[in-house]
Order: sequence, then C-alpha cells, then structure tokens
Amino acid sequence: MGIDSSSFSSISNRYEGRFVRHWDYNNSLIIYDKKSDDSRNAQSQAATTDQKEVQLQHDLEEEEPVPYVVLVQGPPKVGKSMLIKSLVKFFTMHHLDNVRGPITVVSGKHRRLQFVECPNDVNGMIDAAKYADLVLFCIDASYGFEMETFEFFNLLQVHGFPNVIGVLSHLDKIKCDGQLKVTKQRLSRQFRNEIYGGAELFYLSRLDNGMYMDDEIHNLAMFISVMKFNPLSWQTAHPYVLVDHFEDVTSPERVQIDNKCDRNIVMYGYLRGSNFKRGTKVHIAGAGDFPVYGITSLADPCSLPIAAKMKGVNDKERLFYAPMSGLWGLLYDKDAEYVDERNDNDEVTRSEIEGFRAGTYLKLEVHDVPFEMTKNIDPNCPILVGGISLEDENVGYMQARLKRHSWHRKLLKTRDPIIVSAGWRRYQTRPIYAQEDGGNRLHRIDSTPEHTDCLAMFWGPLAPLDTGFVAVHNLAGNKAAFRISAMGVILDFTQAAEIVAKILKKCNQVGTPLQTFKKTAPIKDMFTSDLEIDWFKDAAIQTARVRGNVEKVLLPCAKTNFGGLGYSISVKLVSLVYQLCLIGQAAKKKLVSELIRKGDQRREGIASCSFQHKISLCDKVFMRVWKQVSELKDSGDCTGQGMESVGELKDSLNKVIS
Ligand SMILES: Nc1nc2c(ncn2[C@@H]2O[C@H](COP(=O)(O)OP(=O)(O)OP(=O)(O)O)[C@@H](O)[C@H]2O)c(=O)[nH]1
Repeated sequence: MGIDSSSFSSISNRYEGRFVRHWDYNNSLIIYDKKSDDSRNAQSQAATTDQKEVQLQHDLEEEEPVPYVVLVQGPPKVGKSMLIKSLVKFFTMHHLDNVRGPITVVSGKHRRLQFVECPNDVNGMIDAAKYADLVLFCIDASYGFEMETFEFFNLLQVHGFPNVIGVLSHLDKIKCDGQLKVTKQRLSRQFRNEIYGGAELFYLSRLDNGMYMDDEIHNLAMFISVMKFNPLSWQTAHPYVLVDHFEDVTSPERVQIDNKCDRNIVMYGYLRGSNFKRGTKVHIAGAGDFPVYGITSLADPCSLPIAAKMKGVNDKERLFYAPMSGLWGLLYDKDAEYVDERNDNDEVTRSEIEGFRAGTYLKLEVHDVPFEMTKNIDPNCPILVGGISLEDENVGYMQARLKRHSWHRKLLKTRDPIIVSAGWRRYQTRPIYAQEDGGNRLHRIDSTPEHTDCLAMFWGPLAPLDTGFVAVHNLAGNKAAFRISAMGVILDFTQAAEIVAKILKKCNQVGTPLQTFKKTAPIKDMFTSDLEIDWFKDAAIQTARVRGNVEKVLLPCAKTNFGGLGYSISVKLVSLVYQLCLIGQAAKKKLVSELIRKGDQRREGIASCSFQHKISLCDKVFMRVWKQVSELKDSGDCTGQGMESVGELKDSLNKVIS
C-alpha cells in the first residue's frame, strides 16, 4: 500500500512497530501497514519466490554503486543540520542528535546517499566543491542570498558543476501572505538566474517539533531518491576517498617522547571515481602528498539491501552509518578484511591487477603526517583524500589566465601570496602577473587589472592544461569580505624556467656623468658592459630636465682625460713598464694579461651620450628598460591561515611601532 505525501506525516509518527518500508523496482520508497499485509504476503509468497530469485540474481550481477554525496551548503544558522536530521529521520527513522562528518543512509533499493554538512571556512568549502555529487543550497528566505552561497557557486563553476537544488527555509518568519508570495517568486527567479533555468527549488515552510514538516521533507527526499546523477569528468578520472572515520594509530610511547612527532593515521571511506592501484600516492587536502603504507578493503558498513542479503547481514542494521556522529549502524572489526561469499581468490587477484574498484569501502594507512593534522581534526570538516598519478607529483612553472573576481575588493599584487586550488590540491604560491605586448614579450604588471584578465605565472604542483583553478587571498575568517579572489585556467606548464624568462619588467637604470661637455657627456654606472651599451644604442635617456640618447661606447684613449679614471689607468701603465723591466718573460705575460683584464673592467660600461642641452655634473641620468624577472620558486601546502601579504606585514609592523 503506497501512501501519498499528505498522509505521510500521521503515518510516520506511528511507524515504529507497525509500519514497514521497502523500495519498489522504480526505486521509490513505499511504507505499508505490516498487519494488513501479512495475509496478502502469505498468499503471494509462493507465487513470487521464483520471480524474486531471478531478480536477486540479476541485481547481484549489477555493480553496487557508491553512495552519492549530498552536500548541504548554506550560511551559518540557515538550517543545514536541521535539514540533514530531517532527511536522515525520513530515510532511517533514527533521530540524530548531532550532525558530524559524513552520514551514509540507504535511500532506495539501488541507492545510498551520504549527507555532508558543508563547513563555512574556505578550506572546507573548496574541498566540498570537489567531492559533492549533489548540493542542497539552503537559503534563509527571510534574509535572502548570502555571501557564502555565491562563493560556493563560484567554487562549483571551477571544480565542475554537480546537480544542485535550492531549499528555502525560515519562510515562517515572513508573516504577510502577500510578501511571502513575492519573496518566493523573487528568490526562485534569482536562484534560477544564477544556476540554470530549470533548477529545482523546494520550500520548507516551518518547523514542527524541532523538525521540518514531514510532507515537505518527503517531497525533497523522493526527488533525491530518484534523480539522475551526472558524473563529473575530474572525479570519474581520479580515485578519491571522502573520509568518514579517522584514527590516530601512532604508538603512545612515541607520542610520550615527543608530542609533536609526525603521526601515523588510518582513514576509512568509500573509494570513489576510478580504481585505486597499489602504489598510488595520495594527496590529503591541506596536509600534502603521502605514500600509502597500507590499504585494505573492508566489509561495506552500509550495504544496499540486495548486496547485504548476499553477504548474510541483518537488514535492519544497515540503514545508516555515521561514525563521526556516534552512530555506527553496523559494528565491524576494523582489522577484518573484506571477504566475498562468491570467490575471494578472484577478488584478491583482481584487486592486485586492476586495483580496488570504486565503491569498495577502504581502510587507508598513512604514516608521518604532521601532528597538526590530528591535533586540529574537525569532524565537521571532512577530509578529502585524492589519488595522484606520477605526473601529478611534478612541480614546475605554470602560466595561467587569471581574472580577479569583481566582488573581491582589492587588486591582487604581484608576488603577494595567494592560495590556489587546482585538482585535489590547494597550495600557497606567489604569482607574477603579466600582460602580453604585441610580440612574444610579457610585461610584468604590479597588480591585476581592474576589469579584465591577465596572465599569472607561478610555481607549484603541475596541473594538466585547461584545468580550472580558484584563488583565495588568505584563509582568515574575515567574513566581511568576499573570499574568492580570482579564478583562472592553466594555459601552459614546464619544469624549466623558460616561462619566467619571457616576463620582462620595466625598471629605471640610473647613471651619473663623469664630465659634461656642450651637448655630450660620458655616463658611468648605467651599464655593466660595453656589449650592453651596444644593445641600448640610441635608447632614450633623460635627466630631471634634459632628454638625450645613448650614443656609443667610450673609447679608452678618450677616457684617459677624465679625472680619476685617467689617472688610475696612467698609474697602472707606469707600474706595468716598471715591472716589465724587473721580471722575466713568463711573469711579464701574466702581468700584462692581468692588467689588461683590470683595465678592461675599469673601461667597460662607460657610454658616451648626447643631450639636447648641457647637463650638470650633479644630474642623475635615467633610462627605462625591460628586465627579466628573477625566479619564483615559492610554493607550499597551506596548512594554516596562509602567508601575509607585504601590505599586511607593513600594517602589522606599523601597529607594533605605533
Ligand atoms: N523559525 C525557523 N527556524 C529555523 C528554520 N530552520 C532552522 N531554524 C532554526 O535555526 C537554528 C539553526 O539551525 P541549524 O540547523 O543548527 O543551522 P545550521 O545551518 O546547521 O547552523 P551552523 O551549523 O551553526 O552553521 C535552529 O535553532 C533552528 O531551529 C525555519 O525554517 N524556521
């Protein structure tokens, strides 16, 4: 007996003991009266036994799909936990006291869902955008859209847009009916403009006994239970694990000796994306890259009913699994290895050859992670572990097209640290911003342009071409500012410094006159060699008042007239003649070559320049030149708040001084 949404509320209150639930072949949840169905079941049992066996066999041949991650996102106090509690109650009839970490529930005959509350710190949001299969955007209707929602839109745009559903809560705070209607229309229009025309929006009108209304949750849950999930290209191409349980297994003796020693940890979770081969390294978001010390597949703690039946597990124990919230559903031995009741030898051989399959529940052991990771572990901020290939381990220079987000208040300055999120990684780096001139040259700019994009060159773990990335300025919880600084795409990468060599920066070369004539003057200290003077022949120069041009290298004979320099060379010539008389032939040669070298050093880099008028001896002569920028090997995993920019450092220094 199926039920409609209006009668669900009353039935669900009487559910325990009398009503049972199951999923029909369309994956729809059906709740029916156990008593009235007992007699009908007895009659139909014999007739359906054969059919069930056929169906069971067919279902077993299908792969057991991994639970879909349903991320509940929204600003603080919008009702995220309340929504997860209401949905978990609907699917499992269990009341959750706390929402901590991923919560896996069986939502249908062929479907499991893993509910995760999206953290509001930038790190957590960035990671969540990478693992979400469906995002429920919670919007406080009495307030409207908030910054966190738009920040998350932007993160999704970069990391691949999964399915999204809008959920309007706090509607009961709008007392006037007319205003309620207008608000609903306005918010749904705005939501669909931001996402896409047909984006679904659900309304949660009020709370009932501290929970959302049953019929409204029923509609939302039914929609999620049958909706089609679209795999995202990055996720399907890489193995990854959303950790739902975490343990520090460092020996207590080691910690007693040094409580800041690197830790050994064990992480549990479903393998998603592609197969995980032994020997693959993993990137733990925010902590770095690590080899996997041990990997084991475990019995699925929340199997689909059909698979559990085969494994002989009691149905009632598998409806949910939320270890971080203190609800284990099915207790399992953490050391037990998964054994298939079909052919375990085949299973082991297969995992050796093709790796662990997506959907396997894994135990990953990683050694020597920084102690901060275990110290600062926050169950509300799930850990993302991404498998990395050999190419992903390379570091080098990347050239990217980058655009500052128009809502980010400040321009981004060259060499100021930013946190880049690309692929699984998020790391700090100090980019150089540049713009192309007509030729092959790139001109360094001091800060990002106001309304257009520019190029950014930075050092870091190499990401494939066309990978989108997002940059945040720092991770401090400054809620007043829009935290997404810029977005971009990787255009080029190399391990050599040739990308950086192409960037030129404008700077002033300063020289001083040795002596001044009517319209010419020899200029020293502006060039380092005669060759450089030849390069800059005819280049424009100027003093504070007078313009001029570089003419030519000053010849040695002419130079002897100039004060100290001429005197110094004359003294050296006299000394040469004197010493030549005293020493032998071999020593003579050595001395001559040495003197010539010294004399050359002295002579190099003095240019004869012409001016429009006579300049004075105390004038400084400037020439604007393009110079290559120095190297920018500067990046690292971002574990704390991130480095401070030069401006921020100056600010803090001023504060200390004052
Ligand atoms: N009146 C009313 N109150 C609501 C509604 N939804 C949630 N609340 C209340 O809002 C408060 C915050 O709800 P939570 O579910 O803890 O919100 P949250 O988004 O998880 O909060 P954080 O985890 O702290 O970010 C609770 O006191 C709820 O009772 C609603 O639709 N109407």
